[in-house]
Amino acid sequence: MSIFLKLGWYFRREWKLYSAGVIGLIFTAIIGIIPPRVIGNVVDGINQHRLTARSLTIYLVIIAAAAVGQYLTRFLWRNAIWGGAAGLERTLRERLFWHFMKMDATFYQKYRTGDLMAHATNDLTAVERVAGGGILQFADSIITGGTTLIAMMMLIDWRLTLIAVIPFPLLAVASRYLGKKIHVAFRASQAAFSRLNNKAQESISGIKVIKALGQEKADVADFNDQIDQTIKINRRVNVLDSLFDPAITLIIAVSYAATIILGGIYVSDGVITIGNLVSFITYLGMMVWPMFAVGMLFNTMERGNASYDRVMELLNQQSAIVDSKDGLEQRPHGDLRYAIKQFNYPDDAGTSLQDVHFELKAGQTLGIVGRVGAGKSTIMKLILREFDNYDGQIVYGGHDIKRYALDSYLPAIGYVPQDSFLFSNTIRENIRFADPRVSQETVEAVAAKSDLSGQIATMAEGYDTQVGEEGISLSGGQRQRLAIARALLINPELLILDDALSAVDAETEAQILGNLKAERADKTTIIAAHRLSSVMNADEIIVLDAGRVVERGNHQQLMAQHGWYQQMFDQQQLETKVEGAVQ
Ligand SMILES: Nc1ncnc2c1ncn2[C@@H]1O[C@H](COP(=O)(O)OP(=O)(O)OP(=O)(O)O)[C@@H](O)[C@H]1O
Repeated sequence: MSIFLKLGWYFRREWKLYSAGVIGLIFTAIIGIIPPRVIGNVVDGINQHRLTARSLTIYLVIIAAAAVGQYLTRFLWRNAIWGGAAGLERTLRERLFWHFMKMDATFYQKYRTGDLMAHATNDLTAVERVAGGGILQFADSIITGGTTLIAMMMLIDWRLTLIAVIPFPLLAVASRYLGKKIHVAFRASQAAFSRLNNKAQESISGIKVIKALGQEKADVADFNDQIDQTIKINRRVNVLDSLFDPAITLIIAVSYAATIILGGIYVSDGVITIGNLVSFITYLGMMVWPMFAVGMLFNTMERGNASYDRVMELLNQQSAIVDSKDGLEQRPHGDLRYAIKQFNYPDDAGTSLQDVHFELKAGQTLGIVGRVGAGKSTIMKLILREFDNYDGQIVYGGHDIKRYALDSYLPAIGYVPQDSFLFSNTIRENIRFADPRVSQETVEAVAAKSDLSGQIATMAEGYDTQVGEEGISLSGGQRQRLAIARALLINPELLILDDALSAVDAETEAQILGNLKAERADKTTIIAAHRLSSVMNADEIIVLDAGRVVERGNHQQLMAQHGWYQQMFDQQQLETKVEGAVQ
């Protein structure tokens, strides 16, 4: 029953809908009492040779009217209860999706995509069943079952009713015992489904890597293993499910036997008529469905309960990034002062950034270089407010970045990672993703700045070319340029290129950087790169090693320091010359 309490907030909110549903069910049950009673009267009429054509017509009209009445009341409750269930599913889905949107990077590190998808599909469906089928089973077992029992007692004989219901408490015992077991088993089964979903999602996303490394067989074996485990766990739920129905059939069979024995004695003793016994047996038949409903109710409730707890566990996860209610609702603009004493990733003992300081005037460009894993992207992640748990301060436009409302702060930043995600849509819609209302001219202007126009012109469908999962595959360099165009569309105060030019050739890179310099005179840019030519024109360049700044200055100053930067620059220049000579 606890799931009904847990969903109390929803039933209270939708009380009108559910009241209409319950009223519909009550009337359906009351009308349902009429036909068996009428049939009993007909049997008695035949038995006692007093059935006339007129009375038979009246009986038939009553039965037909009852059928029409039940049609209407059934429509009423079905519409109300299924509508309520769909509303709950919608409410929870919206809440969950919005929650996903608000969650921070740590959450996405902890929960895998397949797992989150399983929560958003299977678990929500199980909860929705409580508000639909569950409510119906609950109301049906009580209303239809209760009304029929009352009819049996009042209209036929209370002693016969008592004998018929003696085996019923066994059902409650069985339901309680099996219900608990189903709760545990179903939770395990949903967790197994999450793992399977995750495995499928990872394998499909990583199919190129799997094939390139010839791991198809190993991956299929791994997948089969997961299927076997999931089926094994699901079989336990099925076994528990299967124990319910035969138990109900057994209980009903005992009831029938007791009724026929005692009912037969009562008829021969003249306590009740044969018509009464026929009505009673028809009523007993009407108890079969409410009894099954009780069994199904426990099942639905335990499944819904297990799934609701899983969904709530997700919804109760708090994002470490707090969007202050009275946050500054203004676009940051001006100088950027970055002063981080220390930063560690959550659940990671190692220090990722240590004493990283820099100051950028509006319109300046910072270059960040260093070995793989030196901490370049980590610097950007803190500016992007993916993590707030650092020792230090980042001030942008005179305010600590934590003071800004996220909705005002983040849209001022254009972030382009090395590998951007493209949506299954046209090139045009991917470029104007941040603002689908902008004109074709604006889209073309940013495509020109990111040196993508020429490439689009060669495509048969131009800006209408579909990309992403349902369209063509763009090359790494084209993807990067599209992502830069997408970021430029919002004319960001701060543009962050995180190794975002790694897949374009040096000439295109120079062209794009030249465009950016010309177009973004008063806007700030941060470029992290492995190719030092990307940053050589920056106002300041910092060289990172193991999360610390080990060299800093502009290109000339760094070359004069004869450190890592100078060695790396000379090496890369030599490589470029050799490549040029080979070509
Ligand atoms: N989410 C994370 N959780 C824990 N550690 C992380 C996380 N992301 C990065 N790290 C670690 O932080 C360090 C710096 O990583 P970062 O991605 O900032 O390096 P990078 O200089 O950008 O590397 P690359 O040149 O390969 O892009 C690495 O040791 C990395 O393993």
